[in-house]
Amino acid sequence: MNFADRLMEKVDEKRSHVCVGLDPRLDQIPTEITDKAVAEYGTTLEAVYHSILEFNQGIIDAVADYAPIVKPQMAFYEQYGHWGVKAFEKTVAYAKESGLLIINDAKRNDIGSTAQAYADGHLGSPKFWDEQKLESNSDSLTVTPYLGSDGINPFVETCSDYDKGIFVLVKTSNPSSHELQDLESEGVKIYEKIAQLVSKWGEEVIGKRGYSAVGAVVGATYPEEAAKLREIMKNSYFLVPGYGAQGGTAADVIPAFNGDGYGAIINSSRGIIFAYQQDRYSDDYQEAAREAIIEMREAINQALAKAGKISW
Ligand SMILES: O=c1ccn([C@@H]2O[C@H](COP(=O)(O)O)[C@@H](O)[C@H]2O)c(=O)[nH]1
Repeated sequence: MNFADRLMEKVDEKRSHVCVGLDPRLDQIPTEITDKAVAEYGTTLEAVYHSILEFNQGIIDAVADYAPIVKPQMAFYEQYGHWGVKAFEKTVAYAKESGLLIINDAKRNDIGSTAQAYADGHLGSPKFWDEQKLESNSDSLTVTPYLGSDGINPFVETCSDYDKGIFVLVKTSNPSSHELQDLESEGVKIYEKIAQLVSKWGEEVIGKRGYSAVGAVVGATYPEEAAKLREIMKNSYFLVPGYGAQGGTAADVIPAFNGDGYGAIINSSRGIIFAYQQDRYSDDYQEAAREAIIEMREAINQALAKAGKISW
């Protein structure tokens, strides 16, 4: 089944447009977890691995009933070398077993032939001499459009072959995103030009419900731009980071949705996984994550209903 159809099925099942970002900052993981790992493995990378995995599994258990999808940010894993990559792989496998879809936020791309290797490794199946198959558990990947079509085509083909998805960086949530993305050429902003390309790249991988396996990253911190982009990329699912910790609100993310009440998946990482550090939530990290995701889910669903964009 096409990635967008799979995502929408999960969105309907959980009645939720929330994506939980799994960005495990070691110094914010509860000390009961890290102390236990250090007692057993010392101050080693193996202790880092066990800390991250136990924390992530606890978060996944807490949010699985309320989230269709999770987004581990590769940087927080890769920084610890092979122990970090192992923590990433085990986290992804656990999320999958828990019935969640996965966005691998690794922001990859390169020239076409190298992009193919990224696509094989992160979404498809890399070829090697063993009969055994190595298939990625990630359902989707974030990619940069900077190299143009020959960098994107291998990903789109892999999405088609393996029913996977990509989210192309279009208008990112960070304060300096305007430095390049808002530049104008022939009266069109760069992010608008990328959006036109995203729409074109996705034409051949549109699912039964009208959405493409080629999606776009559009920050919650830029609602006016999101409204313009929604018009350009009518068939693309938006991954919307920037909710909560970066200042984005439920009202800010509504322009990212289509009139049908679908088309956007809203990410919060720190706001959910480290909610236990905020006074208004429980001191227990799992209970706090559950409280935060329920609150976010309700805020978005209510804002959608208020805007007449009714998903259910
Ligand atoms: O434009 C972008 C693209 C990606 N991100 C990533 O999303 C999360 C946001 O984390 P919060 O804690 O909810 O702020 C993080 O992994 C970023 O690398 C983004 O923020 N903006």
